[in-house]
Amino acid sequence: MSSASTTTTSPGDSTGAPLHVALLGNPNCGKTALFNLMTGARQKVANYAGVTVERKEGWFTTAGGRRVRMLDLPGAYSLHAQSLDEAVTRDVLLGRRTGEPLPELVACVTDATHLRLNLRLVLEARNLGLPMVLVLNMSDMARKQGIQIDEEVLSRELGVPVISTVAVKTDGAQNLLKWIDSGQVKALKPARREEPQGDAQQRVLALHDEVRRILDLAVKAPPVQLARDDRIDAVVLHPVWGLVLLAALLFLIFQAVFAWAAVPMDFIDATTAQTAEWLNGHMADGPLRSLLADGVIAGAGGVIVFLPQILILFFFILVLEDSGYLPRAAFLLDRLMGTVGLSGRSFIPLLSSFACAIPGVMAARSIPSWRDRLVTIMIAPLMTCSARLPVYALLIGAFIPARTIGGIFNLQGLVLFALYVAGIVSAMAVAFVAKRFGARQGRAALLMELPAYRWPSLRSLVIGLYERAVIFLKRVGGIILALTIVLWFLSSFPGAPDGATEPAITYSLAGRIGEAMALVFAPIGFNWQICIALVPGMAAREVAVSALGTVYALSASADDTAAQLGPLIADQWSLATALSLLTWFIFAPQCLATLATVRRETNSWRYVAIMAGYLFGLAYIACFIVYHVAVAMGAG
Ligand SMILES: Nc1nc2c(ncn2[C@@H]2O[C@H](COP(=O)(O)OP(=O)(O)OP(=O)(O)O)[C@@H](O)[C@H]2O)c(=O)[nH]1
Ligand SMILES: [Mg+2]
Repeated sequence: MSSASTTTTSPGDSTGAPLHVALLGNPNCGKTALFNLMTGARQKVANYAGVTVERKEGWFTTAGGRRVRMLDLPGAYSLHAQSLDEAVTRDVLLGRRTGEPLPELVACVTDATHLRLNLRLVLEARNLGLPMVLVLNMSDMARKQGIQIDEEVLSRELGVPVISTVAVKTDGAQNLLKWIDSGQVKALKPARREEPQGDAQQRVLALHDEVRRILDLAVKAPPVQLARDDRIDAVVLHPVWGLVLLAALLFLIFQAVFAWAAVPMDFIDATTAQTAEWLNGHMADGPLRSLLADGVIAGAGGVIVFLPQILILFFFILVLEDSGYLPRAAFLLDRLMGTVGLSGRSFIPLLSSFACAIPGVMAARSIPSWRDRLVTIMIAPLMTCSARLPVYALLIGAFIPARTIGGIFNLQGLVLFALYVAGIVSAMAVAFVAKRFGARQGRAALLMELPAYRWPSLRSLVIGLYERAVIFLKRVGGIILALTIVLWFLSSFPGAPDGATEPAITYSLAGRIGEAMALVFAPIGFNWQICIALVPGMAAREVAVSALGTVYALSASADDTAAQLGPLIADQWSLATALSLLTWFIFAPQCLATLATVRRETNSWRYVAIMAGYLFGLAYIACFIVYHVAVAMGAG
């Protein structure tokens, strides 16, 4: 390769503007790994304007002094966009995203062990007419599996340079860096532009044929890998065993959420209790101490304790995602979801809703049929979002004994599992009813690429969990803390009149609001403290926990403020009330951010009203039944 001693001022020289490189590739081919390897810590992560798709940009200077700006595009199987991610990628490459300059070089990253799948995107990208190189990533795996790729032939057939990399090795991007330094970027003519012919199906078939032709010429592979994946799929995608496996997996996950989190949670609990005690010992009694101890620590501190459980849940989700299992679960559920009038396409949006309904509602864009999309949006809030986990965990911890049943099952984990299942079953029931309204459309079978199985990488797991933790802590430090402080003010002022006998909070503004609401909610067993907590819980559901913490801290007499919320409510509420509140949060109609997103996605207030109305109705009816059945059974 030639050295980088040329000093013209074309793009990418140290003297000129940085070379603008975009990484394009199928999901899971190692783009982000390559991006991280090359840019190191020099990156900026944001969202593309108006969507929740992540935009990752980084920059670096090569050994030869070339400055490079690198964009890590969302993974795409095709430039004929099916999903929101793919649409963003396509728009960037077509220069249709305002403020996003057209890349000067498209580095088309492929998984060398799955060229048959990956080359289709390469062929599509070639038609963009942008300068392009083909990056054969995972070349270590390919070698290990005995896949021989003739890079020269591949390059000749595709008409683009071919470079191999190993994104998980420290010096794995050397070939690409050297190539950039060689200055050949400049000499690279925009790749061939071939007008595709025929209708969509003919084009896909032609693409298949072209991929096969090139592979026959350039690649020799032993048929091992496919056989292994096929053997795994024989079980995982089996109509009966596959579902059994999926149910068992989910069940295990919820068990682990309780079983593994106990130690770190106790530690956080002890730390917050000590801090509150320290404050009480070192500060004079007064509004400031109350704000810190009853507002900040009892409130926001009470939410932080759920961080371990959230991380455990996401640990499993990330492992399932990284291993290639999740798309298979979608495939598996396609038929099942067909019985309630949905398709497997709804699976990914609904699955995202377990983190938060907002990305779920937005991901529903990838559903081509408007009716299916609308139903998916409508039931997305019934999937238990991670913001509800703290509420569930608090109530379960307080009311359900940590008993082992059948020798192995943790009762608390069982109840949590049941709550998640209740959400899913309600969602399916609502979808089934929704199917009765509106004409039935023909069902398009789910055609999707199943990625190869892979051992999840520790690195991406750690990064993924770190990102979740940051998101959660930002919420605690941001909206949750802010609302808790507002609630503290509402609950502290006006103060009690002289000679008052009740705790001061009963005379406060919040106390009065709570009492007024209790008229509506008493039939389902909610006291005025719960009613107060429901109001700020509309902005973020976890706030229901911090609000309860603050309300009870303020209701308590001075000497037991340090008591933990769990034992406190266990003492003051009946089991029927706790069960009713748990039921309330299965439906939990009150999330303003979700409603705002639904308004934006459907462009209609009508659907917002329908959603809020039906969720509230369901919640109230279900709670009424649960409460009264529980009371009748002696749990009142
Ligand atoms: N052995 C090996 N593993 C790799 C290589 N490159 C990436 N991986 C692993 O492959 C997995 C997927 O890599 P990512 O970088 O997340 O893939 P991506 O293309 O960014 O995926 P999306 O963002 O979903 O489109 C990770 O577990 C990586 O550690 C490689 O060259 N060799
Ligand atoms: Mg990525």
